[in-house]
Amino acid sequence: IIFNCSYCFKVLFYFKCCKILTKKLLNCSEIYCKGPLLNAAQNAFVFNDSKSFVDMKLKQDPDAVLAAFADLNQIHSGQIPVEAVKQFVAKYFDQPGSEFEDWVPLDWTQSPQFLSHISDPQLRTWASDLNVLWKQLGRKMIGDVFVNSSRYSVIPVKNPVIVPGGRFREFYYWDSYFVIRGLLLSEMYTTVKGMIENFLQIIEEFDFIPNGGRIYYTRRSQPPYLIAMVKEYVEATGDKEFLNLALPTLEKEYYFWMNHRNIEINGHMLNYYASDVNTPRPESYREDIYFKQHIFITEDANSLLSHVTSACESGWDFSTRWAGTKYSSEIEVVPQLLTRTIIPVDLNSIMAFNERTLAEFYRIIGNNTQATTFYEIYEKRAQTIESIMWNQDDNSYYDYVATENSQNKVYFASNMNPLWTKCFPSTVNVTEREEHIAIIIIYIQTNGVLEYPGGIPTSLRPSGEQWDFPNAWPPLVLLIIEGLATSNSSLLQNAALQQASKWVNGNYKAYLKSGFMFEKYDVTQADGVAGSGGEYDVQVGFGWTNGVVMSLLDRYGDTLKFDSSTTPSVEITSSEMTTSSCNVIRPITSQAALLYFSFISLLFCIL
Ligand SMILES: OC[C@H]1O[C@H](O[C@H]2O[C@H](CO)[C@@H](O)[C@H](O)[C@H]2O)[C@H](O)[C@@H](O)[C@@H]1O
Repeated sequence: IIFNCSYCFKVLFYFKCCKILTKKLLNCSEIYCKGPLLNAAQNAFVFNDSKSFVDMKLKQDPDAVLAAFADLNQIHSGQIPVEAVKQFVAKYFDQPGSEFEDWVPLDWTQSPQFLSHISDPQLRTWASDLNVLWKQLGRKMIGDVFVNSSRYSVIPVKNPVIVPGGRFREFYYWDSYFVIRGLLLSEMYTTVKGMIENFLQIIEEFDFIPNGGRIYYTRRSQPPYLIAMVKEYVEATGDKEFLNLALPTLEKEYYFWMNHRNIEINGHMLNYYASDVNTPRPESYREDIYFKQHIFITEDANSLLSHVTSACESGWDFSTRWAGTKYSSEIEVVPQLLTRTIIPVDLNSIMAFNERTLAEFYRIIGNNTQATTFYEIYEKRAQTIESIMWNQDDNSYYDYVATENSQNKVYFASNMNPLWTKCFPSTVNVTEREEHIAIIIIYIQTNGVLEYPGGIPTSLRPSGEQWDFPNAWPPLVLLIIEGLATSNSSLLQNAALQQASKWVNGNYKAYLKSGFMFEKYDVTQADGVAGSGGEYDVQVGFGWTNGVVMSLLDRYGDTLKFDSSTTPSVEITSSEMTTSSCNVIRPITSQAALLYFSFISLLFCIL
């Protein structure tokens, strides 16, 4: 009886959430996504960070707030003074972050198994601190979000999530894969399952997963890592029943990319990042207005902002990568963006991984017809990547520029993504494949990208954008290290270990100095220095950074040692740590939590 009731609650809750999402899409866009109020508030510099305004909660329903704003506009004949806009925002909006309540993950444990495999005592203590950080990065929505959803920009999801941290108060799509890698090592299986269920619920509603958990992110996606998340979860838990339930929705997301982000190149079907939204991003409103006014050379001036939103869809916002072969270091990067003309090697390598993994999933649940179909699709993609993106002379994969019918022969960390997905066509025999992988190291060594003291650079161009030199990003570093480590070449395996040691030590030294885990780091510094550049200050927390370090400590825990040679003198202990957006943690017993959840479920059913 208990099982059936809880199942009914879940189903009803799910439909309730879907209804809320639809209502929300209809109601909230005039304030959070476009319109005169958004324009006035952003131009009044209510906050330095444009994202803060669109994360605020409305104190009244949108219609009432819009009517009040129309009155104000009329009083001032369309020229509302800055002070009056600020007063209006103070009167009608609550502070950002008011959609969440304190939450301690019920499946959090003090001593997950993986800690005991870390032999260095200092690194082990640090890993234990990182395990504690999940409690600070956990977010649960308050009940009012589901009742008065149009007063919030957050997308209501039924299960709590782990967020990146700092200004990133909501879930992010591709960040969640790297977060989940860490959560599984922390044995937080229920949290992971809940996060994946949220994504499945969202796909049912939107057809795809938005960039992040806000209404203003719903017109673009991010690198499609959901299938990889499910693979990690199923491998860690053996929960095949969940796989059965999830598969149709995973396929639905796959076809979103195949139907809305597809492009034909020389008779081959490939994918690219292609949001068609050509209006300012609400969370970076002022920045986009500025970019529009500073178009210098782009050939596609009328659609500049769609290249900007497409760059956000790639997760690399921003990078000279998306200016393609025409990049000029003489002028600003963003007005040069031509993202929608570029066929990214990493996206296609991930899509190949997804096709092969869907084939594996179908085999696991005993649907051999579908398994064969997806395996054939995968093979075709692997051959296409090989023929279009592999460059035999340079020993590297490259992005392909559709408008020029040629590769963009420039180093980006993404060129190495196929090492991780191993999306090599089966026509290449095993020895050739290993040679193929091994010669990539020649390319990497020629560029010197493994020699930097602080990690592997995203690019070699110091453009001032955050996805360029000298920044190294945790997700890219992990995928390269794992790509090298899982090859059969001892040369590459050694390179992987060296890079892991460098990265872990750098992150740890930064943590000792500051007490923080950063979203990105500077490769030119040996002793752990945060990265910089781009349109917002470097953020701390940080979801994917913690997940990546945990993954590396898990892989190399018996070998890695803390290298104290450049240790900073001032040490901050974890008890002194704070993060800019962390919640106060109040322990609750699991029984109390169970009662609470049952009560909330019942309330929603009644409503
Ligand atoms: O507000 C500016 C941009 O911020 C996000 O991008 C960056 O942070 C994300 C969360 O860690 C990460 O997924 C992304 O790769 C980063 O570049 C956001 O995703 C952008 O859409 C947004 O415009």
